[in-house]
Amino acid sequence: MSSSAVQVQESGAAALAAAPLSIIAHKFGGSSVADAARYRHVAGLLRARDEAVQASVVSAMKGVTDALIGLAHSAADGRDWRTPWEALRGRHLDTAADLLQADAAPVQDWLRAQFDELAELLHALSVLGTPTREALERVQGLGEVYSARLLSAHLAALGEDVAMLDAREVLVVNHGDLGVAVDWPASEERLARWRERHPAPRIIITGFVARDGANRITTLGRNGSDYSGAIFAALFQAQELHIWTDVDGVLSADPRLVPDAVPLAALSYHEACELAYFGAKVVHPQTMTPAISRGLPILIRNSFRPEHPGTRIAAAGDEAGPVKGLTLSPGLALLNLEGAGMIGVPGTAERVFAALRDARVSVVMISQGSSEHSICCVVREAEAEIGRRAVQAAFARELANAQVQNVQLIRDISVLAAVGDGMAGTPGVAARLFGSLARAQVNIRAIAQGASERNISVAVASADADKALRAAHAGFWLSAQTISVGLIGPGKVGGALLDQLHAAQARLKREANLDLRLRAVAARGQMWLDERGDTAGWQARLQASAEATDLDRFTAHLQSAHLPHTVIIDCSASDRVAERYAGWLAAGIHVITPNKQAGAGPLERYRAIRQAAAASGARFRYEATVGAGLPVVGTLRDLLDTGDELSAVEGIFSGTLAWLFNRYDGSAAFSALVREAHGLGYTEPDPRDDLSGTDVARKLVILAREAGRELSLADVRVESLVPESLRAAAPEEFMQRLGELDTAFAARHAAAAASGKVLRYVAQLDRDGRASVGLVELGREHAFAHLRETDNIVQFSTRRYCNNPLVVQGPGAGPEVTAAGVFADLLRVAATLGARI
Ligand SMILES: NC(=O)C1=CN([C@@H]2O[C@H](COP(=O)(O)OP(=O)(O)OC[C@H]3O[C@@H](n4cnc5c(N)ncnc54)[C@H](O)[C@@H]3O)[C@@H](O)[C@H]2O)C=CC1
Ligand SMILES: N[C@@H](CC=O)C(=O)O
Repeated sequence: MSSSAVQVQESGAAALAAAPLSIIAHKFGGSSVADAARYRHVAGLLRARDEAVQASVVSAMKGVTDALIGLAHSAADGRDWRTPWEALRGRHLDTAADLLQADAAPVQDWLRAQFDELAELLHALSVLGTPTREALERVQGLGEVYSARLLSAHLAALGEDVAMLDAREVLVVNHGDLGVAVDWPASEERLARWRERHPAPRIIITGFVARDGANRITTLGRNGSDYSGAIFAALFQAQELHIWTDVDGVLSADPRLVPDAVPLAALSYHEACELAYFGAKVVHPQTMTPAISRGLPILIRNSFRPEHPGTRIAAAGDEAGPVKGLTLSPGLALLNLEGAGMIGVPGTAERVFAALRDARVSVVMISQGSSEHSICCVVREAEAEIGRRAVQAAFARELANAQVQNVQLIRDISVLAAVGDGMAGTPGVAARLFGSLARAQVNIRAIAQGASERNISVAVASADADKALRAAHAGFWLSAQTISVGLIGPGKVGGALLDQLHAAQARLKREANLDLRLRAVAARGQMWLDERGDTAGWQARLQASAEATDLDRFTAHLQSAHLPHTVIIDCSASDRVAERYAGWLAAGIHVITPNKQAGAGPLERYRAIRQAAAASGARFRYEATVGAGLPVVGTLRDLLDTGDELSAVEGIFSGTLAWLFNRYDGSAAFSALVREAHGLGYTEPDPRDDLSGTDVARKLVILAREAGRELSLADVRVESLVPESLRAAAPEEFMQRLGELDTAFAARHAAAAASGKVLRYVAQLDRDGRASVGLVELGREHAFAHLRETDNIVQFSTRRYCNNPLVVQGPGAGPEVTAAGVFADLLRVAATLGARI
């Protein structure tokens, strides 16, 4: 039902007499009339609408215009035109037969006559040897004539009162420097006369074609059918123009580059023009001029989903977001003129652009800083060399006497444009665009924004263009912030993390605008690389993978999809993996880990990691390295960041050792408890890392370094609980010979119990910087004696917390809690990248 019909229903019978006549114009492109089935579909769509006057402009069948242009060139070049002519004729005759069935004969006869005329023209061209402009104009618009005849004949066969309007009889245009201009008075007069003879309510009109002032057949140029749609909408004084295509309206970005691009409900004419100019396949700006001058709304609709409202383009858009859409124009180059001699000299810009104009080089974007030391513009790559030579010639004298240093040409440039009326007067839009690009490691080569503030354009290297578009699209919350995630070490912690990710993925996308894509998992032996990013069934998919782990390929895959952000989560305990952190961070990849090898490893490497992160802006997060899911590193960071100073740290830093000494009462073997802790996932992959005190010492080093102290493992006095005889054994052998620990532990426990004490493994960094970890006997009243299960306790003594330390306490080991700590780090990183967390 038409919009005016809806109005009639809403305002009741009394308004019926006053309801305006509903006149709606439609335009169908080539894909909407590709074959008989599509013509039937279009006819059904038109018949379902009850408009009083329905003026429908049609394009040629898909591919026909190009085929006709090809025929003209083949004929003029002396090549075979008969074979493709026959194919084109056959296609139209077959479509007529299929579409019109028993009613096909008259239309087929008409088509045969049309194609005979065309053959005569082509023959003449083959004799002349050049496709004159007039002949080309005549030939290339024939597809619309055939198409309009097919559709109108089909509607007539269905019993509709329909007339076909050949625009060559009505529309008069003139070609000028700024394109095709309509002779409105002449066209209006011709249409009025035509309507007297053809008062039918449905009119099928040929797009693209017209007559010029000298009464010659002509066309409206590329995108001419859309322009015809707007012209005839104006000539028929339609209330709306519906342009039917194969998408749900104008999208916020090219869906081939941004699969999450969203259809836009409304655009202003200005927004549509800006988006169209910068490459969005919307409507050509020229198309809109008749609509803009008459305030005529244009609706972009999907002929495959007519129930979808599409995008409404009118004088005013809607209030949604400051940025409506983003476009990307590839195939450009930057032309940069630089020199001290230009400063304060009037007319330099005029000379640059005059030179480009004379060389017929079109300028896409202009930028000049207020220093006037350089002026740059973006031109099409194909015209770039001509442009450079033209500017060089124009400034030959200044180049010779070094007043101008250089005319630089930078190739492989794309322009990303953010468009929206709401940008005007809204602070922070540019900051958000630039911030999104910076976080995605995209360098901006040049920037332009006009005083209308409706468009911010940035020139970037084409290699970064897709990534830049996606980052900016997500940055303006037009789509979810997408992060390419890779996980190394899907063991107990890594496995628990993947399960947690799986459970949260949909919620995070919905509520936090965050799309976490698990695109790679690497175990020790094999890895699995994926495009979809779905966590479901990760275990089976990893097991089924025949690909041997190769961290170079793993990294390249994570970065290859032009997703703006990459995070690697290392859940191994591997030193060799930690070796790679600095390289990853330098490449802008964020690193999150519960692995203590980097934080407590060689100082040089630690410094390199921190420097790489500082230089690239990529995040390095390792909260779970100390206290698993407890906020230990973060608490210390907050103290330091707010100006506090660390004096000392003391505590129980091992969940495994806490659990062992909380449980051990001499009644069962100590080795049995160690096996149980291993099974519960509390221990390190090799439990000797816990029993030797190394794990605790590593945590102490991590905290000391966080506080700015250059501590190394070698500086920590460590009491190992692993007897000398078991230190060199292979891990499996160690587990088999665990019973050898039992006697010594039974004796130590008995001695402590005899003096009313308990055993606890305590870490200490004292006020003088001395670091030690070891087993101590504590009175039963001591705070460390009352911990439960795997509880860690960390006491920070600081300048502010000097008499009574700040205490963090709670479970400090186990896959679930540790994975949650890693996950929280991931979300913190995502928040800095623009997720709404
Ligand atoms: N389990 C816990 O409660 C806590 C563990 N952590 C840390 O979490 C990390 C993982 O611990 P778990 O999951 O318990 O150990 P795990 O032994 O269950 O898992 C480690 C995984 O890493 C894999 N791996 C080892 N080297 C690798 C390499 N070069 N490339 C790819 N994969 C490799 C192993 O095959 C295994 O799947 C360790 O660094 C540990 O110190 C930190 C806090 C608490
Ligand atoms: N094995 C470690 C795990 C956490 O770092 C511990 O027991 O604390």
